[in-house]
Amino acid sequence: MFGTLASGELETARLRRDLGFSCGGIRMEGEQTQKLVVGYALTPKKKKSFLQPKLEVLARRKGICFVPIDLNRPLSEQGPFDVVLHKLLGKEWQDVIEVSGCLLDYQQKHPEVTVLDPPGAIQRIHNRQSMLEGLADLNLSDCSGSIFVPKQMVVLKDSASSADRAVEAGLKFPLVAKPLWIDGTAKSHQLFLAYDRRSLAELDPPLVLQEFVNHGGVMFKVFVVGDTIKVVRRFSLPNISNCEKGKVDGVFQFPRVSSAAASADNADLDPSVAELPPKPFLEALAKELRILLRLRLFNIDMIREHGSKNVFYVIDINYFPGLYLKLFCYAKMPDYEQVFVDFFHDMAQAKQKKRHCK
Ligand SMILES: Nc1ncnc2c1ncn2[C@@H]1O[C@H](COP(=O)(O)OP(=O)(O)OP(=O)(O)O)[C@@H](O)[C@H]1O
Ligand SMILES: O=P(O)(O)O[C@H]1[C@H](OP(=O)(O)O)[C@@H](OP(=O)(O)O)[C@@H](O)[C@@H](O)[C@@H]1OP(=O)(O)O
Ligand SMILES: [Mg+2]
Ligand SMILES: [Mg+2]
Repeated sequence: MFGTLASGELETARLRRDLGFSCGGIRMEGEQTQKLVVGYALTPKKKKSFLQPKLEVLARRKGICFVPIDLNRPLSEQGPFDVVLHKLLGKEWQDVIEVSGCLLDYQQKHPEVTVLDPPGAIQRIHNRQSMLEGLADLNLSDCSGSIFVPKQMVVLKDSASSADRAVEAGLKFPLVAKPLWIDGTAKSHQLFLAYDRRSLAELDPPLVLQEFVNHGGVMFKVFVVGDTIKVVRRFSLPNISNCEKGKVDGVFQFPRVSSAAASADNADLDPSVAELPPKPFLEALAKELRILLRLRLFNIDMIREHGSKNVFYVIDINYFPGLYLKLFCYAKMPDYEQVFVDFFHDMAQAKQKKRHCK
């Protein structure tokens, strides 16, 4: 199918490949004609962890290439792209929204380009209140499990008076205090456990106060990439006994217990705690969530209510989450490179089909 390259050409092609000219004209053996151009706007950290050599090599073989988007130039002058993949934070993210012009206009003018994902949909999960709205109403009635969100309320100011409101709202201590806004900073992932009313005054609003749900110290991270889902176990906080609730007061900062370095997949755990959520249940949940959230790249953190068979709580949703931990050469989402390549490949095929049908 591919013409043979003379040794000089092969050398050049190798060089071009090594130098990153993955969208160049010469094809390496096993590579396909270019089918999909993914323009990306990612934070440097995200670029490093996501665009791993393995991903680029697998993608190139399928004719998928990744091209950086220059944030200082109008999108319409760049490309053409088939996909715009973005995860930016803080000021850069604001610019995308404000010059929303930029992304929204672009999409209107170029409906053939897939934006992963719509900025408005991402914004919804940057706020820990709107993030979980509508989840408890999902239609999962025929499934082998049920889904809830912990009871929670927002504190915008004056955390001292929030104690009365928390009690009025029927929230039971201890409460997890989480920064309301997720903006990619370490601070927005700084959580506290408040054992009593008085301790709430020590917290900095805006935040959400969420009931702590006992779950046996194990949580499930469910990764969703289009139609594919992968689930892994992570360690979490241990149960809080009634005795502890009665004895302890004050506010404590959470350790980052659920960080990837503490994967619980190979640990010797109580099976009733560690058993993964049923697959059909996760599939139905992911399907409903894709529609509700209007997102294709996200993960959910789920916990199983301690002592229950399959009563789950969703406690967190992350947009285009960390997939690979460079420091430990460890894939947080197993096989993420292949999953993403398949995801983009399916997209390319769907586009091609559409073109042929016109
Ligand atoms: N309501 C809750 N009940 C019990 N444990 C909780 C609750 N909320 C959070 N946790 C624990 O705290 C951890 C961090 O909480 P959460 O996932 O909401 O924070 P985050 O900063 O958004 O985390 P991530 O790094 O996944 O984005 C959870 O993984 C879980 O171990
Ligand atoms: O940086 P890490 O690899 O830890 O990934 C974290 C990711 O940061 P990144 O998108 O910059 O990678 C975070 O995104 P923001 O909420 O801050 O936008 C969030 O998704 C965390 O859940 C991820 O940690 P994990 O839950 O997987 O441990
Ligand atoms: Mg989380
Ligand atoms: Mg989160």
